[in-house]
Amino acid sequence: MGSTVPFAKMNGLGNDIVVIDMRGRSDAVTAEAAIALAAGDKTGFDQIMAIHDIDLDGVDYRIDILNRDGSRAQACGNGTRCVVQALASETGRKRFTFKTLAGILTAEEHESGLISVDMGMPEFRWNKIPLAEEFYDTTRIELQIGPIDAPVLHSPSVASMGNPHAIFWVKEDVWSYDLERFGPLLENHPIFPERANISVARVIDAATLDLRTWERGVGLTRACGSAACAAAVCAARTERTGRQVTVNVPGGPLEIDWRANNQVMMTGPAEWEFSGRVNPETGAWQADEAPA
Ligand SMILES: N[C@@H](CCC[C@H](N)C(=O)O)C(=O)O
Repeated sequence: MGSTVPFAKMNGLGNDIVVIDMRGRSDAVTAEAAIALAAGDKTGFDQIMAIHDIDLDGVDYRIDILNRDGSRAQACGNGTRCVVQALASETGRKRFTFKTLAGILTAEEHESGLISVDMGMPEFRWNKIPLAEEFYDTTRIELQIGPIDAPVLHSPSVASMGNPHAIFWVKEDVWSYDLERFGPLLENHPIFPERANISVARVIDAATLDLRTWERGVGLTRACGSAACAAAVCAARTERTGRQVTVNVPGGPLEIDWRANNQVMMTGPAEWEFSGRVNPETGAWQADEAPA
């Protein structure tokens, strides 16, 4: 298998995560390794979270995030909780600070086992999301899918949580929309020069949203933490809800709190499945014990 490093297969509310320990190395997990691992039946994942050393005051580690298709992502809320749980069980520490492409994040494991991640501040300016055209009101942009006079999905709110999100507000059950069909079209729509994560969201009440997400570089997922944050801030910004909401994703509930200081806190679980060793260049891997 060549040179290998430890990995743990984990999940955050069913968002499949492979945490790879790249500490002590100067190379990176390759896109080829990500694509090979993603194809495995036991290691199929939504994101790889590769933990790297960093020489930056007050920051514990750098996290390199890769999607199933080998592309890099700026943020991954569910994956960050998995990294915290892995590091907390290794070190006994409860609080960590990470650098990602989205910026510096702090995260903490609570006594209950739940983990909170400070996902940073949302960005609503069109050129920062980014969009390809000027939209000064990003609470509702001109974008629709379906017949021109009877669109199935239209007028999404858009936001960045470090990564780009479009939230389509729907009236019916979120399961009644064919996200598998519309997701790829919207993810790759020219309005999103860096592609986008596409969600359908339904307001249940002032403190509850239902959400399904088609993730950029991945496809349909059981949970997307950054999408839950984006949906929560867009809902509060448009007065659909308050600033503290439970976001029900297919894998279960996430608690989102858009604090007065503009930071978005996300709280939820993380679960370990099995561990092993992986070659970060090729994706060849071996489990420590046969995975269930
Ligand atoms: N599952 C993630 C989001 C992962 C990144 C996304 N696919 C992107 O490319 O932006 C989460 O929990 O936030």
